[in-house]
Amino acid sequence: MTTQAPTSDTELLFNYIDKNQDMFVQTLKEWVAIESDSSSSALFGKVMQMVNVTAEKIRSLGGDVELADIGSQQMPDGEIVQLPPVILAELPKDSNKPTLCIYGHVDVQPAKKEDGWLTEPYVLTEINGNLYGRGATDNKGPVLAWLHAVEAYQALKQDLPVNIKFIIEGLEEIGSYGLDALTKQRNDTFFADVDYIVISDNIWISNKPGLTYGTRGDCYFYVKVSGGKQALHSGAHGGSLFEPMADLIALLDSLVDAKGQILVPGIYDDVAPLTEEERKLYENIQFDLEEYKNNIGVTRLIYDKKEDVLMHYWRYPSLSIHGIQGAYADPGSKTVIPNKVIGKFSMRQVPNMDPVVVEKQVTEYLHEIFAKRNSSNTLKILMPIAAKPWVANVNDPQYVAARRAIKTVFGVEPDMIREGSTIPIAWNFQDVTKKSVMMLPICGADDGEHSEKEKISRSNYIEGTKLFAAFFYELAQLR
Ligand SMILES: C[C@H](N)C(=O)N[C@@H](Cc1c[nH]cn1)C(=O)O
Ligand SMILES: [Zn+2]
Ligand SMILES: [Zn+2]
Repeated sequence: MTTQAPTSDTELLFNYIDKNQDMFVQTLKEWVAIESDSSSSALFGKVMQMVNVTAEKIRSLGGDVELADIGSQQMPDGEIVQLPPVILAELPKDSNKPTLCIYGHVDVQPAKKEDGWLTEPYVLTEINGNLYGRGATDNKGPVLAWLHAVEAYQALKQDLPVNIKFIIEGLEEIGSYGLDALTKQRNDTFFADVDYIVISDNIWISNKPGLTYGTRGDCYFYVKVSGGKQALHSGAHGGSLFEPMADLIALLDSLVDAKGQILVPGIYDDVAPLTEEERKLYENIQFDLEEYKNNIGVTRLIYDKKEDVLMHYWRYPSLSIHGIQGAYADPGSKTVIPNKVIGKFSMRQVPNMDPVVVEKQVTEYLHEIFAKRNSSNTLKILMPIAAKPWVANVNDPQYVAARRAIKTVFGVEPDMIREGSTIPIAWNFQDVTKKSVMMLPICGADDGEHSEKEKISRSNYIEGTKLFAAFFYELAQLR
């Protein structure tokens, strides 16, 4: 904690943030307690509750909040559901200042204690300076850090150097349904006076702060194999049946080899070629393979060189199998033949891949594999999420402001990094609004997003709040 007497407005802000850190952690605890898991529409009520709590917090900062209706959506199971609204908010405006639009999300991935959590997933628990809980790092902590940075200016009666708008949604984890259409609809109104769009929804790749200029996209697939009318006894019926689960496993097994190579014909055709200039970029990135393996708990990776590992996270596609719905997954030995199973996998996309082409390639390939099995079952393939990869212009002025703010708070120049995961709306924001989009992460490389060890460190949460406060200042200095 800073104990020296403050000497400037910035130090006053940092002092305020340090002194109020317990209160900021308490608010994060209250937010984590809301199980705003967007993975199933049955839980949209909790997402809605979380959206309302966020809206109330923005109102308490003097924000004018609209809960924008984004209509309904047919979910992968066929059900049509009303979607939780998106927060479009604005703090009081001064036309002489630049306008920053902050995007974030308050929905989370599913979490159950029995997945292997050491703490209750929805009870924020501090252990050795780390705050464990679902949503702590992805993305409730960073959203609150933005709000607390604003709060610090207001509490000290310091003039906010920039105008601030917020777009906060509750469906990011399932592909940001409705947000692209809303962006198009509000391009000439809400977005008209926006100068910069900033997102803090990703992680550093080491203990050194990073500044992110690219993300991969994502095509998420459901592969549904259906057989008879009901599940059957495997002793009474196994032997002469085409079993849906066996078909599905064969289909999933045909997608990717043991070296991570995607086996779908044509999938690498559109991947941007690697230039010598780009290849050199990876050499200077701080990324310790041993530390990385240790963080994620594995003994060996497919690649031994740092550069290859980074490239396979950032600039090559990857395919991951996530689960099988309808398969028997509980402890114990049930001898059943499931009659309907849905395999779920996703492919991370990179420039210059196109989700429309990917969908065609994957669908045709899986139908070919299935046809060769000559099974009596039926196959249906859906692609409910299609998010494009995003790459920014690093010479954009926002990046200058962010670098300066990072230097102020952390005393170092950031690593310029890309992100292997996806923020579905990033590409759309850039494409539709033509505004500058930047990602300014505050979360640690070992934060375990989506895992049963999700956390944010107290230090990243609090220093990240300072970073955002310093970023407001630096952004205004650009003029
Ligand atoms: C990076 C961000 N915090 C995140 O976790 N995004 C999700 C979005 C997504 C993509 N497909 C389905 N959801 C992710 O990258 O998994
Ligand atoms: Zn996120
Ligand atoms: Zn996430």
